[in-house]
Amino acid sequence: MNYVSTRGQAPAVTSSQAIINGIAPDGGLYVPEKWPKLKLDWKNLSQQSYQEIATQVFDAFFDDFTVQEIDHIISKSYGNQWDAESIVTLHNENKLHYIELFHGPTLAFKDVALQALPHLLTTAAKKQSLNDKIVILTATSGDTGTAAMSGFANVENTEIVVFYPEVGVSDIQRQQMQTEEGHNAHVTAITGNFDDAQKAVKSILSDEKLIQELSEKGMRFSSANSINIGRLVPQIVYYIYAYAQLVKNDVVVPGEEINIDVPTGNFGNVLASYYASQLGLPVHQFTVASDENNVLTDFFNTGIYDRQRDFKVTNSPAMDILVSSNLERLLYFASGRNDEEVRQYMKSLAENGQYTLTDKTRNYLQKFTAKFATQSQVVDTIKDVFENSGYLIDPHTAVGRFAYEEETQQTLLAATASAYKFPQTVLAALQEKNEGGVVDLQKLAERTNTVIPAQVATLFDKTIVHTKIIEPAMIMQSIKDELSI
Ligand SMILES: N[C@@H](CCOP(=O)(O)O)C(=O)O
Repeated sequence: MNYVSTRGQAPAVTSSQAIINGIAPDGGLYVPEKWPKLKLDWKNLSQQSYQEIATQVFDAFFDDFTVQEIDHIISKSYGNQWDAESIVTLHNENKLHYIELFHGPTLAFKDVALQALPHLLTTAAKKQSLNDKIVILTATSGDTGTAAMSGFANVENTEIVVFYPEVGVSDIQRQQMQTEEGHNAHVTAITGNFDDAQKAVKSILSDEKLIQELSEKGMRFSSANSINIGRLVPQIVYYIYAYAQLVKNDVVVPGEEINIDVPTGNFGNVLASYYASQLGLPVHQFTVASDENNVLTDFFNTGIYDRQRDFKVTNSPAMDILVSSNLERLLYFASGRNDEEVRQYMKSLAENGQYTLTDKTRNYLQKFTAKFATQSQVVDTIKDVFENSGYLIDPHTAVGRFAYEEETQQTLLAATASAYKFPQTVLAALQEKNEGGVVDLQKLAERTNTVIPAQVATLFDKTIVHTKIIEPAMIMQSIKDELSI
């Protein structure tokens, strides 16, 4: 099975080439040429481990990898670096089922894919007989950068380059990034926002001149963001695993439709659930939950994508995004794989800051509903959920929880990060003062009678090693400086 570009002006490639490239040379995103066949026998899947289900999904999408290669990648990615043997866990509240995706090394859902991506990438490079050093460019609003560095730190023949907004990320996210010790890690704050970082990274990934200069030095670019298909596929697994667990627990009968509710910024996580539905996961409705950067809410409600609005720095910083990259992949399928139509939308977005869907394409999106939460609604939701049930959620999960409306269907809600990644907001929600640093972690543990996760317990004892701050316009130069080209 090959991968093609959403913009239709790049050659089709194998999965290993798509993973290495990160983005297609025409600026589009790689999508599977056809949906792989995967037999979803739910009774059978309900008896399988996370790793067994992951193996089948990886086999289906990465079909130029051997069975042995996939087995090796799965065992390296989903081992004892997770604090739950099942990798993800479910927390139930009536018809709502939180998929807890924060048991990995950096306490956010990004770990699920970013513990796998380095192994996928290094295996793909071997398959393609590539000796070049791979430079992983990453734009982050807080979680991807930390998870990418955790995955790629000290991985042979790679450099990991991360740009994050100086203002907005949480104390914990900043500390995680600034204290990264990997000898191949390059971490830089920018005086702009996530969109500035992602725009620069995407254009650099297809900058022919720079690619040539890099190649002369024996290097090539790839990406750790969800624009990389190697980031997206591992995220499909947990939706299938979670549904299989609902079958196991007699919450649904095999084939019964469920709703999926995902707090999202770059649209990768919700898109992974749509991909799972294309494999046979029975979905009645997808809820796209946003924060005050509610461009996606307006888009699904009107058919108009309009990024021309103020960028807000909110208490759910990982979702502070106005240009949601992965929407392009959904548009490709919604338009009936019409790359010409996708090109027009993306051109209009770049030139005019907006585009309007055709009626036919909009009609395809009927299963998608969208809602947003303001910062005070986020805080109130954290408080209400904790007071009513003793369950502690992070601000991003709270956005999804706020968007949830009970219906006849059971709902899976992506619980995307641990509350311990955002102690200031969570403490404020619980009407506690915050002071910053380790004190807030201790306060949160005491107030909620929970335990500080080992992943962050000693974070503030670490030495800060990355302090560089630049303007967004200097991103290209900064990459050249970091890589000495
Ligand atoms: N929420 C992200 C933004 C980047 O999204 P990605 O899924 O494309 O990596 C972050 O925390 O960095």
